[in-house]
Amino acid sequence: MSLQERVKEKVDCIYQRLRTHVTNIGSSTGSQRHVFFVFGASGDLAKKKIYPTLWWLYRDGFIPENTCFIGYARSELTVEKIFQNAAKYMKVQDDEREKYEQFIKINSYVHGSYDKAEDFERLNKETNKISGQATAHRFFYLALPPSVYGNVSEMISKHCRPESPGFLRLIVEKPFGKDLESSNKLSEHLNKFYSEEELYRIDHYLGKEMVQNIIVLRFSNKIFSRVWNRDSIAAVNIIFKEDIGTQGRGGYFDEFGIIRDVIQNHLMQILSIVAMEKPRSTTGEDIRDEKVKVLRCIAPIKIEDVVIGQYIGDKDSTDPERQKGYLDDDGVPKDSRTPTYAQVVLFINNERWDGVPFILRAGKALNEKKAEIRIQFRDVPGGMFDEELTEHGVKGTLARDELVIRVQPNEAIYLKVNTKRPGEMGFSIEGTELDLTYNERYQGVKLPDAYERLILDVFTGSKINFVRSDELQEAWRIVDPILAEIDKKKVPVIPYKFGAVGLREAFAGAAMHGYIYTGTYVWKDERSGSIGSPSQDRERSKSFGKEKK
Ligand SMILES: NC(=O)C1=CN([C@@H]2O[C@H](COP(=O)(O)OP(=O)(O)OC[C@H]3O[C@@H](n4cnc5c(N)ncnc54)[C@H](OP(=O)(O)O)[C@@H]3O)[C@@H](O)[C@H]2O)C=CC1
Ligand SMILES: O=C1O[C@H](COP(=O)(O)O)[C@@H](O)[C@H](O)[C@H]1O
Repeated sequence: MSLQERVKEKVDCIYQRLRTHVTNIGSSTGSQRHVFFVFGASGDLAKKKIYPTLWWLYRDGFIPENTCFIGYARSELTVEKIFQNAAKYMKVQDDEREKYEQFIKINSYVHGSYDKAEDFERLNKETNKISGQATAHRFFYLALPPSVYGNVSEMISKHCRPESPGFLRLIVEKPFGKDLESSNKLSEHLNKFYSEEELYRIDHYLGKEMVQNIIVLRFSNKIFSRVWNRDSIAAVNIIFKEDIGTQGRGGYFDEFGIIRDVIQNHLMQILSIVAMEKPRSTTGEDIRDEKVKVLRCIAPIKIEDVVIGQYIGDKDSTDPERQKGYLDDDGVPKDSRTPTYAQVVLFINNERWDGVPFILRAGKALNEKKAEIRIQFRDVPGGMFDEELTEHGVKGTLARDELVIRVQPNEAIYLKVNTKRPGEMGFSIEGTELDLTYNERYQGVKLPDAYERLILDVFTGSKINFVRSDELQEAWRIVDPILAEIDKKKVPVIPYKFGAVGLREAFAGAAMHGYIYTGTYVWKDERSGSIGSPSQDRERSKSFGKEKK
């Protein structure tokens, strides 16, 4: 049996067990029913992610028996309209049509306000009627703008709780607040109406295959445990890039900006898993305890460690979308300074990481869609190969090893190493990769979408991949001061063209902190000094080291 077949067989077997487990939830208590609510059913997230995910879980047999779905929003919609809007994201195959129709039939829609008691009382009555059971377990997904979380969560708790023994789970989308203060307020508010056990704060990056893989990679391989620290690692770079702009979501985005939208949550979550100590076990509480501990060791970001930018349209592009800058998006004020690109550098003040820069970089409207973690190792001491042709054909600059975990697209783990240039006499050195690209190695193995894993976790009651309130508080504490500085216009907003690789100033900042860029991109414009080649970066990082001392 080939490796692929073996992996597939194991995965299928695990899925079968999970399927049996999920579909039987509640069956020991007779015909226990479940109701899954989508609040904000008319919205973007609901159409692109939540409804498609519910369909895929249903199609694959991961929805408990006797479940029904109820959409809720203010718009006067119908189930038919919701499914029309979401059609292009559903990916229904011809032979799945019948099942898809069955799925649509167990959906309903109720419209009403987000703050009136009578609307929620009506929703409760409708729910009892639709599910036929006042004790049905209820799952509420808030696919809503954060501005309405407060009212909606209160109304649900007051008017839509199931009767005992039914339980309730409330799934809250990020951003959880706008800053430390509003996040704490939201937490206090939620704590008034819900127990921590009932709350599921979703960060969909925690549902991604390669993010989940970090824990296994780090703690099940002896080869990494010895080097995973300041003695061997020079810098850690966590990168998020999108090749689309705000695409009409500017109204929402402008209130938040890229630090709140991506860095405070997705990238900070990744950082905490990359940097945490080994948890006692794989249970949710042990893992989250370690994540919080490491976040507590991070000081708030300093103004000198931040670079922000905002995209402008590329007038030379033939694509009308790329011709539009951020300020052209509907709902964005013409004088907005909201960053669509940011780089922040963090330091973890503990024995393992002292002095190692964690460079978090995120941007919209760039040249590609990509999320990856780059663990860059220190230079090899001794200079034994100084006379050999090494990095990029330059004598005496041995490329650093780098472990890259590509979260998306095309999941991969590869280790950049130096090898003897094949076939050559002597010791000429060539950079290469030890490459585990998933779609080559594990052909035919399906990697579920992040939302599939997370909604499945909600059904099974697993909280490993959800954010605890203390994690949230720590993440806000770290970014809060810099957000205030940005709001006070203390940080310059650097324009970049739609489709750019990134901001040159950000790359220079990373180099100053010791990260050596080993890619091949050469900056064309001369806006801010020259970086872009490994040898130049090496010089910068060396001089930075001297300045620091
Ligand atoms: N869209 C995405 O790709 C992602 C979104 N998220 C998060 O998910 C949540 C929902 O996002 P998204 O679906 O894009 O949001 P939308 O702007 O599409 O809002 C969802 C629904 O909420 C209602 N709504 C919108 N604005 C207001 C308002 N000012 N006051 C009251 N109700 C309003 C509307 O429904 P109606 O008018 O019918 O009541 C709308 O259909 C957000 O917290 C977002 O951060 C997270 C990851 C990705
Ligand atoms: O949470 C968010 O994530 C998306 C990107 O998600 P991905 O899974 O496609 O990487 C981002 O577009 C959005 O602005 C942000 O709110």
